[in-house]
Amino acid sequence: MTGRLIAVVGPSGVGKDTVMEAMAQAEPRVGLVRRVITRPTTAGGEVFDGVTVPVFQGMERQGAFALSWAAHGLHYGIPEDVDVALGAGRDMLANLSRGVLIKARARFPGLRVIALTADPETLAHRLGARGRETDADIAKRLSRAGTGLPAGIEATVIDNSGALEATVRAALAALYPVRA
Ligand SMILES: Nc1ncnc2c1ncn2[C@@H]1O[C@H](COP(=O)(O)OP(=O)(O)O)[C@@H](O)[C@H]1O
Ligand SMILES: O=P(O)(O)OC[C@H]1O[C@H](OP(=O)(O)OP(=O)(O)O)[C@H](O)[C@@H]1O
Repeated sequence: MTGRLIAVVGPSGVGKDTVMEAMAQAEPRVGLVRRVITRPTTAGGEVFDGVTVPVFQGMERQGAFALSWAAHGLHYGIPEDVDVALGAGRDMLANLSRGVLIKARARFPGLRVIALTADPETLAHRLGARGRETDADIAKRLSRAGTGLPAGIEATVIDNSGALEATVRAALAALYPVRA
């Protein structure tokens, strides 16, 4: 059976990468999509391929991406070879922009969406503690936090203000319901 692309979305600092990583550790049916980002690889956080803007644009022209978008002054791409893992039956988790979900649904018809939320104080605290962005960048990221999901996109909404384990359990239960 073909695997599903599972988009994990939500405001910066909500815990997307942390939750995705923990889900993949807990559930062997789940793989992680490695994104291409125009960010130095020394920035830390998720495992991604860091490239320059000209390299990214060249890849885009050559059709290297199933999806690509820009946010936070960076370019992001989902490599088109995600189809190989999906074809092998793997469910693949990808950290996507909320703004790219309509395109994602067209490209990946079985798309599932997990939308993470957290209260504003928690977001601010987590972004500060992560230490990857400057204060100015954090302020900009927080200003996007209220962005909703595009109309017509169905999602499993999970509050990640509490324990990581609870979020992971809820997300996996939504993806892999246990049949009675
Ligand atoms: N449920 C949680 N409880 C406590 N800290 C969390 C939780 N989820 C994520 N974090 C922390 O919040 C910060 C931001 O998480 P991250 O995964 O980088 O978010 P995002 O990818 O959505 O920007 C990280 O320092 C991470 O360890
Ligand atoms: O349009 P939005 O839904 O607001 O999302 C904007 C961007 O934020 C996230 O990126 P990234 O993982 O680099 O940032 P984060 O780790 O701070 O969330 C997400 O993957 C998008 O690329």
